[in-house]
This record gives sequence, structure tokens and C-alpha cells, in this order.
Amino acid sequence: MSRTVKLAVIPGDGIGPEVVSEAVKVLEAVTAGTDVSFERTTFSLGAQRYLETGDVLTEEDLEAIASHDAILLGAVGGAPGDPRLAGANIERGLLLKLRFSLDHYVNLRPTRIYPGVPSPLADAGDVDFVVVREGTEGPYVGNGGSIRTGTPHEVANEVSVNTAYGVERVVRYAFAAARSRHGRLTLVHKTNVLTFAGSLWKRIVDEVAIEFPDVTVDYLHVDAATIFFVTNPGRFDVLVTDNLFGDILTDLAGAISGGIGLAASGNINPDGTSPSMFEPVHGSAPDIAGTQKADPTAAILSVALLLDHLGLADAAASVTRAVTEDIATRTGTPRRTAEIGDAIVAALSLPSAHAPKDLS
Ligand SMILES: NC(=O)C1=CN([C@@H]2O[C@H](COP(=O)(O)OP(=O)(O)OC[C@H]3O[C@@H](n4cnc5c(N)ncnc54)[C@H](O)[C@@H]3O)[C@@H](O)[C@H]2O)C=CC1
Ligand SMILES: CC(C)CC(=O)C(=O)O
Ligand SMILES: [Mg+2]
Repeated sequence: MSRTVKLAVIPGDGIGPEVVSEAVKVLEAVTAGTDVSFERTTFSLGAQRYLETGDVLTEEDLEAIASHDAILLGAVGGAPGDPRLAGANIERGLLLKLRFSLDHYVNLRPTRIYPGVPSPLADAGDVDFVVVREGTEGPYVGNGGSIRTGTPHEVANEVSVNTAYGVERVVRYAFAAARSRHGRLTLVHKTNVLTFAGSLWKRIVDEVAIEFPDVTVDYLHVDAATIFFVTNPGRFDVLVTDNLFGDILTDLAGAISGGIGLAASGNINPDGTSPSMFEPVHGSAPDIAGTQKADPTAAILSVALLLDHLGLADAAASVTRAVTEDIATRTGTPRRTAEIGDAIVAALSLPSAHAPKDLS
């Protein structure tokens, strides 16, 4: 029976449209001739749209996006410090609004070091872990304020919100992920100083652990975790952490595993009450936008996560395998964004020399 998937596509700003166009190319190629087709609707959202219309994300946009089966996003946001965007807050008003409104409480960020990848840790052994970052709470909720006294005594607060409900559901997801992988879960926080939030996270992990006796649980303060990301990343299987720590750790994870241009992510609504959203970990990279220097691999691997999420495991594995093939044959000679996309499309039809790995 044929299946049509309604896909909302948000290319966004900077390199977003460049990498999304390669991701869509791969999506089309991997599903060509199968009984699955993607009906795409492109939403023009981001800094550019704001500059042109003054809108960041209207209720109509949100409603229309929510009526799709899944979302593919490039990146949004302008050059940091662009005065024309001062009042817009694209990141909160668009990206975080989508994540919060669509209840993407799991921000799934897999990391692995692909064979042949130019990484400072290429010889670190088998590096293959998943960061489960909480996606709807923490310091990103916008709970804060400032007292602008116009004097040196100005005060600004940004409060981290952690609810037992929100922490428990993401912790439960992380335990289940660890059970389906190598059975090791690491909680990352800063319980020694962030004692209120930290003790909530620790207590909930301890409570949920009772239901997962086959999962071993470890704890690291976030500063120590950054050490082990570099010195012994092979120790990690699944990590669970809050929104801010997860954001920072996953840029580091990208850097140690071959570059931010390879790091994919899924903003997952595990309950299926709204569409999940797939995007590279990186931002809009204004410094290289429009130059075809961006690596579209992260966006393409985000398509693999999307396919997996939709239950299209074979197509997901084909994309991962093609990316693995392409990475293994990279020579270090720079290629244009579209050339990398074309090479990955070509690799879709090659017999594999490298076993695909599950990215979930
Ligand atoms: N999910 C999203 O939409 C995100 C949006 N942003 C926004 O993006 C804008 C730029 O943020 P930055 O902090 O500069 O982070 P960024 O991730 O855009 O760029 C950091 C560095 O990585 C490089 N880079 C990023 N993606 C690359 C790729 N695919 N290939 C090769 N090099 C790549 C950039 O050239 C830059 O030197 C800001 O407005 C920020 O708020 C940042 C992170 C995520
Ligand atoms: C606006 C930010 C929360 C985006 C970001 O850096 C991320 O999700 O990794
Ligand atoms: Mg980030």
C-alpha cells in the first residue's frame, strides 16, 4: 500500500537553505521508486522573513506546520549581534516556540566517529553515543527579567525551570534508549552547585532506575563530562541532561567526531501528539552562508533520523550507509555543498563496504 508523508520544510537562514536542499535531494533519491512519497510544504520562516514582514512565527504558521507528519529544518537566526534583529529573538520566537508548542521534549543527538573521519579522536576506538537533551524546559523557557536601572547596579535573571513531570518523561525515554543500546546511562548535571534542579534530576533518575535494573547508571558533573568527551568518549552510551548542558555538550560532540557539519538531531515528540522536527545541530553559519562551503551531511543524517522516526528503517539505514561510504572516501579536498549531496546520492546505489549503524 502506498503511503504519503506530509513534510513541512523550513529551510531558514544562512546555510539552512543550502543544506536543506541537499537533504531533500537525498530524501527524494532514497524514496524514489518505493511506495512512500513525501508531499512537501516549504515554510519561509526566519530572520529574512522577519526583516521582510515583521513576522517571526504566526499562529497560522504554527497551525499549518502542526498539521504535517514531520518537519525538516535547516537553521534559523542571523549573524549574532545584527542590530536589525535586536527585537526579533528569532531563536526563542521561532525555533524554541516550535519545540515547546509541539512538545519536543526529547532532543536526540547521536554522535559517532565514522571510519576515516578527520577527527582529533579518530583513534579513540568505538565512539558511538547519544545525548538525550531535555527540549522544553531548563533555562530556555524565558523565565526571567532584568531591572534596567541605567546604573552599574542593573540585575538580570534567567531562571531554569525543571518540573518533575518534564524531567521524568525525558529520563524515562533515556533509560529506554539505553536499554535498547548498550545498557549504560550517564546523567550529566551540576548537582554540586545547582542543588535545587540537580537534586530533582538525580532523585528522578534514581527512582526510574529501579524499573531498569539492566541499565547501569553513572553520574558526571557537566564540567567533568567535557573532559571525558575529549579523553575517553568511548565510555558513553546514552547521556541524559538538561536543555542548556545538552546544547553545549552536543556542539562539543560534533567537534570531536569530525566537525559540526556531521552532527544531526531530532526534536522528538515521543507521544506522537504533534510532528517531530529534524535538523542539523549547527546554526545558520552566517560566516559561510551563500558560499557553498557548508557540509550538508548533518542535514542529510537528520533525514536518516526522520526516516527512522517514521518507521522507514531500511531507507534510514540506506542514507546512513551512503553517508558512511562518502565520509570514508573523503580526501580532504574541499567540495561544494551540492557536490557532497550529489556524492551521497550516488553512494545510495553503491554496494556497501561499511556496515551501517543504527543512529537512534
Ligand atoms: N537550530 C538552529 O537553528 C540554530 C541556530 N543558531 C543560530 O545560528 C546563528 C549562528 O550561530 P553560531 O553561534 O555562529 O553557530 P553556527 O553553528 O551557525 O556556526 C559555528 C561555526 O561552525 C561553522 N559551521 C556550522 N555549520 C557548518 C556546516 N554545516 N559546515 C561547515 N561549517 C559549519 C560556522 O561556519 C561557524 O564557524 C545564530 O543566529 C544562532 O542563534 C545556532 C544554533 C542552532
Ligand atoms: C536557539 C538555540 C537553542 C539553538 C541551539 O543552539 C541548539 O538547539 O543547539
Ligand atoms: Mg546549539
